[in-house]
Amino acid sequence: MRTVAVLLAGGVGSRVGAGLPKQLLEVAGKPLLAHCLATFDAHPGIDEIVVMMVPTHLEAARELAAPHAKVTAVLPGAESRDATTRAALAALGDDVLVLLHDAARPLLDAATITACLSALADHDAVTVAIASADTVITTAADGSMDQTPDRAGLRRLQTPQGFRAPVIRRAHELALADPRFVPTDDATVVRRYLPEVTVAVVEGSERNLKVTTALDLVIAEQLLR
Ligand SMILES: Nc1ccn([C@@H]2O[C@H](COP(=O)(O)OP(=O)(O)OP(=O)(O)O)[C@@H](O)[C@H]2O)c(=O)n1
Ligand SMILES: C[C@](O)(CO)[C@H](O)COP(=O)(O)O
Repeated sequence: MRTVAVLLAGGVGSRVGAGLPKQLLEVAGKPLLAHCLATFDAHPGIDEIVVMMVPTHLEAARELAAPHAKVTAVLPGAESRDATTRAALAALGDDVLVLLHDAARPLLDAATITACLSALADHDAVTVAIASADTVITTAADGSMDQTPDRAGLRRLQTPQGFRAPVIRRAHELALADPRFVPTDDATVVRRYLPEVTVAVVEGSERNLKVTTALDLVIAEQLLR
């Protein structure tokens, strides 16, 4: 069975607001996407890398991918993260383990990839997650404080998230038919539509941050130097 890393780089980075998709912005001397490519290319458990790039910047992604022998395709992303995931899954076979990773997380380390692959030996699905260092609340309809869920049972999701390809493909097919739900990650799609599937949880790291705002670029730069 082949293991394919999919780098989700189909977003425009509106919250960073740089005028360039954030995955092409440089931290510590190279674009976020290039950091991710290097990490997956160097990992012995990864056979293949597929890059899903915002359609307006496919050529830039191809240039960054060129030095990496494991990259087999650079394909156009779609209008939403879940649509980009579906486009990637459509390009993969069935006898595949797929790791879906945000190209906006340039600080992923090899140990986390290894832990995900180990979990996939026993499970059909895995996500990386970390505990919250803050107390978390829910808010009421008027914006005021409502509940304070027990933090012991709360985790913040990160990527990569790994799956046997037929499992994540089936879950996304079911999600697509459900207009009530707009997923923001893939493990949640599996839990919601294939509740019989156990999603293993691998410990992540605060370092594996998602560059979402301009401040995250500053933090990533410091951490990578
Ligand atoms: N249509 C999309 C939207 C997002 N992503 C990817 O999913 C990851 C997480 O998404 P997010 O941080 O929301 O990225 P953007 O959509 O680019 O950010 P924003 O919402 O600020 O525009 C990113 O690596 C992003 O490139 C994607 O592949 N295709
Ligand atoms: C997939 C993800 O990074 C897990 O934390 C997150 O759900 C992406 O959310 P975004 O709003 O699309 O950045």
